[in-house]
Amino acid sequence: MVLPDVMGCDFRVVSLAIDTSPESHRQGWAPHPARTPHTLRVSSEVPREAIVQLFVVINDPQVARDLLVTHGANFSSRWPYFMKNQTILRGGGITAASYNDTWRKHRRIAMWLLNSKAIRTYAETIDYEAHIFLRSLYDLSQHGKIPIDPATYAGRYALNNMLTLTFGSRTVKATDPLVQEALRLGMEFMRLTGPWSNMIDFFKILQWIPTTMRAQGRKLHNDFIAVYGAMMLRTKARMDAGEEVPDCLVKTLIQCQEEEQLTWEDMCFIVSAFTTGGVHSTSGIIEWFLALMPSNLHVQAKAAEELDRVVGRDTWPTAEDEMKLPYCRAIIKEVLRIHASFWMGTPHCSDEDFVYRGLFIPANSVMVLNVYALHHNESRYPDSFSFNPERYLGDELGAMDSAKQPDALVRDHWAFGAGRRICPGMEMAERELFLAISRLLWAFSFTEVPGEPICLEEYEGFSGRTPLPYRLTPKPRHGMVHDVLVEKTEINLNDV
Ligand code: HEM
Repeated sequence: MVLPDVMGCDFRVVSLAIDTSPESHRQGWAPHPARTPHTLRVSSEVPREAIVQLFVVINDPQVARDLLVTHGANFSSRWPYFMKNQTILRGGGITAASYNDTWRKHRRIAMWLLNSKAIRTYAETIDYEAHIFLRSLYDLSQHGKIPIDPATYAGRYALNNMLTLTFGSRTVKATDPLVQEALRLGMEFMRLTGPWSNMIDFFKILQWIPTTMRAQGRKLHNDFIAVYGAMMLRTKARMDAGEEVPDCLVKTLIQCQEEEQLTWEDMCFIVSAFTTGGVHSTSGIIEWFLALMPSNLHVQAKAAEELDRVVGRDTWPTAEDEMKLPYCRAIIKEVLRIHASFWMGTPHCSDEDFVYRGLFIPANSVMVLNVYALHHNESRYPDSFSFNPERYLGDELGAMDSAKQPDALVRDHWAFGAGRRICPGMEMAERELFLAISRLLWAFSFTEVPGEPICLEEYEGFSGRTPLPYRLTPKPRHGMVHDVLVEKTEINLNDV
């Protein structure tokens, strides 16, 4: 697709899928007019000097692996989106950094907190938060008698996990002013980096004139530093006062600040990467899971059978049960496939000119992973628009190991991206999803509220990842639910 030159902006989109039909050999890489976007081939007929900005859309698992993994040394940078990367994050927060030594350092530090061994040490925290999450739904629904909107509670579950991991503390009430402010910044970030910011990203003239959007982006940059800085200072004050602060990101950053030569701004944006990156995507997947359940009673019944058989009713699933519950694991993978948080991934960018299967990809091309096309590839996922956890039975790998497989066609899904920029929080996210979802299935059966159908097609405005607001009724499945749930009440663990 070649877009016309409008206000000094000229960019071209090529859509990349391997097509082995004889016709493709006859026609070279020319786009085929009769095909849907995910089977378009590439036009290499555009003269190089005419290209201001090339977008390469990757629609095929093998191409994704070839370019983003095998040739990851060249395809792991980020394009400097004006609003997100230049104005708000200014190359920080790991996600906005170019593929350079600063990114390597920041990602290495994040991995100290997000590697498998570290995640095992958060077992108690996630366990506790999952308990409080379910208890809230139970209490709020008056033990299954009235319908509830689960969004706030799913959000709070993911938020408290991230607050503990980041600041060594949680929030008992979502009314803590700083936490409220951090959540507001997350929403503002999504608003300013959503579809409307594309205008300012692509029409350079808008970047030079003082628009409201540009002013809001600059303000958000400063607000991030003010709010996350204040939260870091609270943790530092506790450390300075000799309090035993649990191992957490802020403690790690403060301890290694000098050795790693981190600026205060670096630290604020690494912290923001955990609290913005790690909250909305995880809670969004839980919200989609709950939205899907009332219309998939057979899935609930199968999961309940597995849980009753493997775990029993006297106790509920723990992290150790994960591999013994293949159907529950399959449900989680299927939700990640059918409602991936980022349908166009987080675009990568190429550093140098590259020739791939005869196609010339110049340096600074934006590489877009078309997760929507990958997740609706009919040969990999037959009947791809159906929610069908069975397709994952027999898949015993977690998302990280699955992504490492040499054969891209057998990877579970692409919800966490690909290559060197793949989501560093995916193991943490999977652990959170397993504990919340397996316990929700153990404790409740979910039904729709008569006259209030749950929309499974549309996404909520700004976030672009969560469902439209809905209510459902969580009915306790058996008598032991009450006994297990009331065992724990909310306690104040060093409330932030
Ligand atoms: C269901 C939950 C999650 C989903 C679906 C998700 C998805 C993604 C995706 C698609 C990317 C871009 C990957 C790429 O460029 O190829 C990404 C990057 C990132 N994610 Fe996640 N994520 C989730 C949870 C988390 C959590 C829990 C954390 C932190 C604790 C986190 C931290 C990050 C960071 C820091 C990056 C930037 C990586 C880089 O640019 O090097 N994410 N995530």
